[in-house]
Amino acid sequence: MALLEVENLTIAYKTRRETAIAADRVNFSLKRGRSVGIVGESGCGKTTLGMALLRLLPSNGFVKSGRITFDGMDLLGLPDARMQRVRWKRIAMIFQAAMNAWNPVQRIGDQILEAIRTHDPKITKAEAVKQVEQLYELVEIPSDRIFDFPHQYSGGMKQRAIIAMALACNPDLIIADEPTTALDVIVQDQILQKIKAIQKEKNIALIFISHDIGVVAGVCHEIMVMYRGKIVEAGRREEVFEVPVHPYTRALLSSYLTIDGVFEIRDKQAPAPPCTPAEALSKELCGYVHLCPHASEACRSRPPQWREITPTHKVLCSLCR
Ligand SMILES: Nc1ncnc2c1ncn2[C@@H]1O[C@H](COP(=O)(O)OP(=O)(O)OP(=O)(O)O)[C@@H](O)[C@H]1O
Repeated sequence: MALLEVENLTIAYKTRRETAIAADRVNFSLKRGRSVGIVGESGCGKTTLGMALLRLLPSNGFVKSGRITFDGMDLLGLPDARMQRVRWKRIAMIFQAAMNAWNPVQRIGDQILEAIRTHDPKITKAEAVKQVEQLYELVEIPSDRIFDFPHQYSGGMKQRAIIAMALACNPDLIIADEPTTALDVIVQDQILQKIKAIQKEKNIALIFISHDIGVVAGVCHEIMVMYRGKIVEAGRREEVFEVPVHPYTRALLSSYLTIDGVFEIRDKQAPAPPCTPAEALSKELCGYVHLCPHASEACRSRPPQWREITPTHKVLCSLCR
């Protein structure tokens, strides 16, 4: 049985001018110990989706329709106090800017201890310290650095400590939103490998959000490609990364892979400009129609249909059979 089930989830933002849909009828499920990457360019709705799962949308954002079931619980119907307990304890998050979120005047170890003791008031201080030491071992920070202040840590260490914090309550699911984007490439790779190893070792489910399909493919079992608020292709990593079908996925990959033929670039074209989902989402047509080198009359006149490429690989495109 799936740990997380997202059904027909539509999320919108109210602005002074309009109500704009930022994620449109999103469906997916995730089992314990599995990982899914949500990939797409800036503004396509990835963060909105992650925030909705945590019920942390900004005040003008709301779930318009759909259902989120987590471990049998209807997350959208959960009273706030219970949702508060689910957050961190069952579903933890790692954000791009998280490493800057440490309180600068409090030692990092104390901040992690506080999180552990808030969620488990019965734990003794000594037990909690032991837990932090184990977490530091896991994320490979020497335990004599636990009680340093944030300014004494490098960027990579701060982000590793955020991972330790996310793991502190033994979550079943981690949502990681661009967790390494602010770091240099070498540190980025080390942290991604760490996330992958911990996820496997602890059998945690992972939702990994990134604009970089290469990063997602390196970490996740499954990939969902998002364009203007819609998932347009979804499948196992090898299927989407090695045999991409949707013209947008191919464009995304062609901007990623430039050498030695893991993927033959069939749709060489300029990368899509930043998207403004609001304009396209109200129409039922494919949001990529104006950029697609293969768009046909059918694409301009009918909504795209989901097609099954394999039992685990599907694409929202009228062209793909
Ligand atoms: N608080 C808000 N009010 C109104 N519109 C918003 C708000 N937050 C996001 N949006 C809009 O919703 C859409 C999706 O934004 P979102 O941040 O989820 O995209 P994203 O794919 O995560 O982009 P990025 O990678 O840049 O964070 C965008 O068009 C964005 O402008």
